[in-house]
Amino acid sequence: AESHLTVDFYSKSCPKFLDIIRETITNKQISTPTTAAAALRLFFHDCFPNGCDASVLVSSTAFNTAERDSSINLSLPGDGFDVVIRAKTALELACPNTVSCSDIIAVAVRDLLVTVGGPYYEISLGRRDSRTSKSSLVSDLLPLPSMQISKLIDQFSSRGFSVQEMVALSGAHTIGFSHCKEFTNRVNPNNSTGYNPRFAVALKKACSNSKNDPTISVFNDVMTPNKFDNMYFQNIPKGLGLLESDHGLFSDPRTRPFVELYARDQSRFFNDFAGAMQKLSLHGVLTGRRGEIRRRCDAIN
Ligand code: HEM
Ligand SMILES: [Ca+2]
Ligand SMILES: [Ca+2]
Repeated sequence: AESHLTVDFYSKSCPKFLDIIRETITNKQISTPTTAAAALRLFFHDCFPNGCDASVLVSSTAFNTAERDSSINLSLPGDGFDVVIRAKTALELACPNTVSCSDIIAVAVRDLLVTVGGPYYEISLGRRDSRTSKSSLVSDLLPLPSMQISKLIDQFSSRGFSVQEMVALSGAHTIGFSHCKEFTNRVNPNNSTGYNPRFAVALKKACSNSKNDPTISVFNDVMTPNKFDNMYFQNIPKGLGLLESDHGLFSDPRTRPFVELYARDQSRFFNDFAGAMQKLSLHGVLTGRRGEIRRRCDAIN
């Protein structure tokens, strides 16, 4: 299907496509700096289970519980959805019924990553949007921090991603947040979970009230939380990886060499991350007569 995608897909039908997205994401990122991480995770949760088809953007109705209401997606931040909706609104004014929500999110994420220091890569266009979104179909298809590295490797390889690509993509955790419940089971300093002891104490303190306030969250990358860089990989060997799955990449001999490689060579990380993001952005896309151009990103036509 990817062969139908082209970088100049909208050059005649919507020549301002790239400009409109860039303006939207710039304004949004300046007013709400968490947007880049929010949109990146949203894109991963769209593409990885069932293809980059904007199925994750659809709202539930009285007749259908959509993907975004599956338990793993409930923590997807509103600002990721919002930046796509804003771009769609502007694009519908400029070129009605032309641009898919799945193309908007792919380009918005690419451009947002550049604003926080990440690498640029080309995005081919012409994706179409799903006509369905079912909560029940995604729950087992996304990774959890509690999964063993073998399980994560299987999950990625069953979608065509190598171990190296999985490690490179995990470098996305160089930005953004995690809620306390995603890692507090690790924070007990009595069991040897690989945390730097002072980091464990700090996390325990930060999350001490999280039972009462489940919105409390912590930076994924304590050193440079808002900058897209290779610090995530430098942190992990020091016991500063936040999630069990982050730390696990260093414990397992299959993934550890790539953590070490990316920790010492940021340009290798950027190169491999960009390549893996391009691959992710082609995963399971709908083209030609399949799918539809949604009028609203949150509802099937
Ligand atoms: C390798 C397996 C992975 C696991 C187990 C995992 C798990 C998680 C968890 C539990 C969170 C915290 C969510 C919250 O509390 O709100 C998170 C955040 C995040 N994840 Fe992952 N993730 C994985 C891979 C990826 C990949 C491949 C990407 C993108 C390419 C990604 C992008 C992000 C981003 C950007 C955030 C921060 C979101 C924000 O700040 O709003 N993750 N991840
Ligand atoms: Ca999808
Ligand atoms: Ca960082």
